Amino acid sequence: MDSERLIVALDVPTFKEAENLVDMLKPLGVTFKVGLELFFSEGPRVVEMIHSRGGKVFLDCKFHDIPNTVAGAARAASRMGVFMFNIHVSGGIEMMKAGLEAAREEALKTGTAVPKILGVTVLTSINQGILKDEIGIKENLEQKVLDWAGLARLAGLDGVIASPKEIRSIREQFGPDFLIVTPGVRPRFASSDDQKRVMTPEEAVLRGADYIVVGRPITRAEDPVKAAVEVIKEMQGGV
Ligand SMILES: O=C(O)c1cc(=O)[nH]c(=O)n1[C@@H]1O[C@H](COP(=O)(O)O)[C@@H](O)[C@H]1O
Repeated sequence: MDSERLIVALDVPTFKEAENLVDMLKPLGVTFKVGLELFFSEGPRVVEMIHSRGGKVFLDCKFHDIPNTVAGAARAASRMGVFMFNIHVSGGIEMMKAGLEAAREEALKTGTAVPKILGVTVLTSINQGILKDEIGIKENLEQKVLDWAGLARLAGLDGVIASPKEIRSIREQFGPDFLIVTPGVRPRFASSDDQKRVMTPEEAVLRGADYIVVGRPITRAEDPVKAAVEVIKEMQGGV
């Protein structure tokens, strides 16, 4: 089990905190996720800081807008040389394709590697009740995730973000080459916080996740290195 398959979510508000975490965790070989909080607080220089230390970045800004705007954002993400970024599947095929094509063109132009593009399905903080009563989607949650994974595939994306609960059915339906990135993962020592569809790292890996995303159980631990090592050990139990 490769430790780069652990993506640590750097959900902190300052460059300094992010830098400290990267300095501590980079020697373990993990991948880093820069999400809305950190990117809106500190901008692209955080991505540059991680790259300058040889780290890989999943830029998690969950694009969801008209195709032209998403294409522009995807071009910028590609220019930054990120390893991976994501787009909401619920924005539709035209939007996903616009992002994908723009990212590819920009990578060709700038000579950077084409980023992996993942479709966000149903967020892991959402359960069947919220999906139905608040968002108004009456379908079974797992079926909705599968339908949206199908749309992401049709648009040509590399894979999807989905909770551990849906990994098995996505893998069965879309085969071994479709990437599955799984947040909502909680090691045995941690609480589930606001995540609703959770599993342990071992279970997620056993079910076929390519990458797991873990934030607070590592970044808010008294000893983040010890916590990350523990998560990697739990992942290895699932190989
Ligand atoms: O796209 C994501 O990364 C994502 C999708 C999703 O459905 N659920 C989800 O939790 N995430 C992200 O994964 C991370 C999980 O963080 P923790 O709950 O602290 O482990 C956060 O940065 C979320 O923004």
